[in-house]
Amino acid sequence: MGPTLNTATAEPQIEIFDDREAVTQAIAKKLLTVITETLDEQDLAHVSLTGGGAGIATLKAVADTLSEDSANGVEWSRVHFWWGDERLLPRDETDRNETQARQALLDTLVGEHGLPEENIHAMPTSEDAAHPAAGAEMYAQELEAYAPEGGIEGPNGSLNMPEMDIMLLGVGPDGHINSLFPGKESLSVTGQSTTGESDAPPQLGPPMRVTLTFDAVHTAKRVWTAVAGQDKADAAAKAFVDSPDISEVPAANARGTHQTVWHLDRAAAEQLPQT
Ligand SMILES: O=C(O)[C@H](O)[C@@H](O)[C@H](O)[C@H](O)COP(=O)(O)O
Repeated sequence: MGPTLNTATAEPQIEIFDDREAVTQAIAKKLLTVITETLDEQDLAHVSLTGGGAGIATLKAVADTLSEDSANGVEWSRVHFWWGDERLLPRDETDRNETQARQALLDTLVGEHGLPEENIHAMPTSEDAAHPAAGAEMYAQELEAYAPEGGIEGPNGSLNMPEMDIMLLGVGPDGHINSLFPGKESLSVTGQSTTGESDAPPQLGPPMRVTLTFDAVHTAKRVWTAVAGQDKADAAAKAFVDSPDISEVPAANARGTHQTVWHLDRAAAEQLPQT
C-alpha cells in the first residue's frame, strides 16, 4: 500500500508572511519561546533541524536574535539538536546540513552559549557509514539512546526515539520534506524511525541520504514548515487539496501530534486555495 495521510495528527494551520526573511524571523522567535517554555516543564528539549535555504536561514535568524538579546534565558545545555535528513558525504562537506547548521547557529551556541557538543546529534557521514541503509541504522541507534523507556507512541507501534518538541521542515519544489521524495519507497517505510535513500533526485544534490520516516515525523509534538519562494507555490497548493496524494506531495503528510504550522511567504502561498 502507498503512503496515506495520517489524520490522527494535528490539522495544519497556515501563517503567511511578506517574504522569506519575515518567515524565518517569525519561526526563530517562536522557536526560542517554545524551547524556553518546554524547559520550564521538562528536563530536556529536543529539536529536529532541516536543511535547505529556508531551514538554514531560520537558524541564522535564531543566531541574529541571540546576538541582539544576549540576556536570552535559554539554558542550552538542556537542548538537544537532531536532523530530519542528511547527505551521506564526508564530514565538513559544505553540502551537509550539519555543516551549514553549525555555521549558521550551532557553532555560536557551543562557543558562546554553553551548548555541549554532545547535544548535537548529527547524522552519519560517509566516513561513518558506507551506504544509506547503514547510516540510517546508526542514526536509529543514536535516537534510541535518548528514547524514554518503552519508546514513544508512533502511528504504527512504538518508536525508540525521543519525542521531538519541535521539528523544522523545509519543502522542496517537488513537495518533498526531509529526504522523503515523491514516488520513493521510503514513503512507505513504517515502524522504524529512519531509513536510507540511495537515489535522491539528481537536481536536488547528492543521491545518498539518511532521513527520518513519516512515522518519526508523526511523533513530533510540533511540526513547523518554512516555505519561501514562488517555486514552492505548486507543491504548497497540492498539499492543501482535499485528500492529497502523499506519494506525489509528501509535504502534505508533514504533521505533528499537537501542532502543525505551515509558515509561507506570499510567493509560496500564491496558489493556496482561498479560505
Ligand atoms: O536536506 C535538505 O535539503 C532538506 O532537509 C530539504 O528537505 C529541504 O528542506 C527542502 O529541499 C527545501 O529546501 P529550500 O528551503 O532550499 O527550498
